[in-house]
Amino acid sequence: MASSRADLDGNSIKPMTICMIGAGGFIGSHLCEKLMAETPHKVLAVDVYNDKINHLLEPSSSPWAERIQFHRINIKNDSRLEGLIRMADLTINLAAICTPADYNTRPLDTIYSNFIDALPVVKYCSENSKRLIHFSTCEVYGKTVGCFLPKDSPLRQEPANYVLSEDTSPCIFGPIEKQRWSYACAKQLIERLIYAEGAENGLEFTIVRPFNWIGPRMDFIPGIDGPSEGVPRVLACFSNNLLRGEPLKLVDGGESQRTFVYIKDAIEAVLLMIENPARANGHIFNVGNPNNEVTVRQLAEMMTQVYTKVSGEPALASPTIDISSKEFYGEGYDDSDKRIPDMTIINRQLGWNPKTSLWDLLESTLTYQHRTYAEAVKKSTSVPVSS
Ligand SMILES: NC(=O)c1ccc[n+]([C@@H]2O[C@H](COP(=O)([O-])OP(=O)(O)OC[C@H]3O[C@@H](n4cnc5c(N)ncnc54)[C@H](O)[C@@H]3O)[C@@H](O)[C@H]2O)c1
Ligand SMILES: O=c1ccn([C@@H]2O[C@H](COP(=O)(O)OP(=O)(O)O[C@H]3OC[C@@H](O)[C@H](O)[C@H]3O)[C@@H](O)[C@H]2O)c(=O)[nH]1
Repeated sequence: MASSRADLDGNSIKPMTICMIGAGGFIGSHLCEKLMAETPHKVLAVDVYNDKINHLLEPSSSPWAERIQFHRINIKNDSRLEGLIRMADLTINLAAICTPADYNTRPLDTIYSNFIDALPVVKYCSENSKRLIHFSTCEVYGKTVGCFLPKDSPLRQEPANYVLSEDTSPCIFGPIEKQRWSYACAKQLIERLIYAEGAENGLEFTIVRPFNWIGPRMDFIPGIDGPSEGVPRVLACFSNNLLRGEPLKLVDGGESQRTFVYIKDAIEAVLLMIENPARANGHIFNVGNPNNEVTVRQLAEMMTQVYTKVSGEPALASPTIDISSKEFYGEGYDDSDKRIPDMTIINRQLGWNPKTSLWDLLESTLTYQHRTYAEAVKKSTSVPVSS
């Protein structure tokens, strides 16, 4: 299939085998879908779960049955990992604990998952001269320089004080007791290690810094396909509130700003990295949508409007409620104030630009959430009638 496709320099793309670690997660499931539907590449899909890619694994009569293989492996302790990396041309590492509710409450698991568990992957790629695409995060930038300036300072308006650039922005984290930064710090150290493997041992690598990719299959709805007490990322938290007809909870007033990019746009960028190694190797790429910036409060308001449209359910009279970060996340939470990605490098190297507006991506995502979960939520909340 599609074997006559060409890369950005006009060379034909040879089919490759990709070892994808964390393939059963949100991003992995979309990347597997894209690779199966539009490319001739093979995927060795490694994860502890496969619910989000089951539709690709079954039935065995599907057109791509020969091109995707699931390996239920915990990379913490499985000697089969090196063999899979050796069989592949390229390894993509997505495996991580990456939900903020875990960073301050399970800091050890967070650091082990994002740093220690990634070490063997880097080592096997380096020792076997295999290319690596590693998923880092926009959180490595931490806070912006601008947030330390007085609220009325004109310097806050200077892009250098808030736009996050791969080659020039500093990484600014809070103190150690703010354990929120355990994740960002572990991701930063693994980036530095990969970069050093490139510099000293010639590892061919690409580092991806996703800026709040969102869309269908992100995380879980508590009490439906995840633990009732679990706290997923904001898209799933707000979806859960909307499905249950509860007010959306704004942490510390919902003043933090984020830029959201549609998962399907972002996956296009990853495919360009996969198929254009000469342009992607040795680079760190921001992948986000600078045009989709909102405060969390604005996100809550827009999601409420969109959900009313797609579900036909009326909005609540008071659709949001404020909550302190201590009450919501516990001790040691802290936040990134603002996240605008500089798009210069990805634009220059891969010619990639995001396309989907925030309204449009929320419309397709909330249509999916409503279709997938509304019935189950209704059943779970209906009180049984006693005879
Ligand atoms: N979604 C985003 O917006 C975003 C933003 C920044 C960074 N990232 C990074 O992208 C990557 C993927 O994120 P996602 O949103 O798909 O998260 P996800 O939690 O949906 O996916 C991660 C997957 O890794 C698997 N995994 C974790 N530990 C494992 C282990 N020891 N062995 C095998 N599998 C393991 C999990 O089971 C899960 O399926 C992560 O590294 C994350 O830090 C994502
Ligand atoms: O119910 C909620 C959930 C979250 N929030 C707020 O919404 C904002 C976004 O929260 P998310 O859960 O999406 O997580 P963050 O954007 O802070 O971090 C994410 O960014 C990049 C990735 O590495 C990770 O996926 C994650 O760390 C935060 O300010 C958070 O405090 C709410 O106000 N209410």
